[in-house]
Amino acid sequence: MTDAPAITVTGLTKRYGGRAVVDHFDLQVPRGAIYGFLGPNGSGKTTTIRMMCGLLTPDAGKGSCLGFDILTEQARIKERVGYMTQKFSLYEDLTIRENLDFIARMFGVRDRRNRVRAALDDLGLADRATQYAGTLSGGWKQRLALAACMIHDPELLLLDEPTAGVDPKARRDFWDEIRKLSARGVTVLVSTHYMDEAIQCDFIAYIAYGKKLISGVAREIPEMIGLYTYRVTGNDISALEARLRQEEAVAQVARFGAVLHVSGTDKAALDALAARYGKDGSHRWERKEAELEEAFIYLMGGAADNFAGAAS
Ligand SMILES: Nc1ncnc2c1ncn2[C@@H]1O[C@H](COP(=O)(O)OP(=O)(O)OP(=O)(O)O)[C@@H](O)[C@H]1O
Repeated sequence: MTDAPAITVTGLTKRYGGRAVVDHFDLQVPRGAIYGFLGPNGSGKTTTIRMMCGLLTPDAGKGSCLGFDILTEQARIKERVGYMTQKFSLYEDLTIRENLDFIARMFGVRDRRNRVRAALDDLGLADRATQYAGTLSGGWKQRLALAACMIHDPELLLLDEPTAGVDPKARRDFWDEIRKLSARGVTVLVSTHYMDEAIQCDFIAYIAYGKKLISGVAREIPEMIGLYTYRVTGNDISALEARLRQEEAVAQVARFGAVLHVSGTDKAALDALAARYGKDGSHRWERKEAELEEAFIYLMGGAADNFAGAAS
């Protein structure tokens, strides 16, 4: 990542039918960063991302993307953006190579033949170049979609829930590719509901009801929320889980197999609870650092009001 931000926006606002679906949104995205946009359905993630990249004109606000004004230089930005939507939108009755060649033509890519060959090699698609896109598995289709949106060598990549419906191995492989692109300086904006996508991001912005509630370095988000966590193991964990959910000091209980991660925002109250529950020795209570996983579940659980003051 370099010092000059890839994107800086302030006060971005969009209204539909008199309702602000994005309300005074500010953000800076470092170049080469993977920036995740999280939030409930309809919270305004896609609308925000599209405005940040000059794909949609805001009703208010301003900003720059890749050095261009998002209000007056949208065409210049668009040339430099690759957009991977959730829906596979390539031609199923063309081969992988034909699809890439077609997209390269559309973008007027110079030295098209070599560029297509490089794209096939980069994403491990060369062996399947003559296979029809319609016969590919979900993971390979997604790889092809990524190759297609990178064919014109964009500086900015937009991903809309990129690994929805793809198996875990393919998801990991996909994220390896995204990391490589980021290391090469490509900035990546990802809109997602999925924890395993969120934890791949360097930075996170959480949006609800059109407002940004929190944003920052992903690993610092738990601390920004002020989340404290205990790891609990022992007998009859299901019964304990049910009891803990009734406790006021407990904001969240997340179960990972036979282990509970018990989190709260009031450290003293949670410590007291842990001491009380740990006294009879039937469960082991250990303090653990709250991780993005807990924070993500907490955020998605709609516990927004408790940390609204921490928004940056
Ligand atoms: N062109 C449009 N006309 C009218 N309303 C729209 C339009 N685009 C989006 N909206 C509304 O704006 C709100 C925000 O939508 P947006 O797609 O940005 O949310 P999102 O967080 O990306 O949702 P999801 O996670 O479901 O994709 C929603 O209520 C949506 O219905």
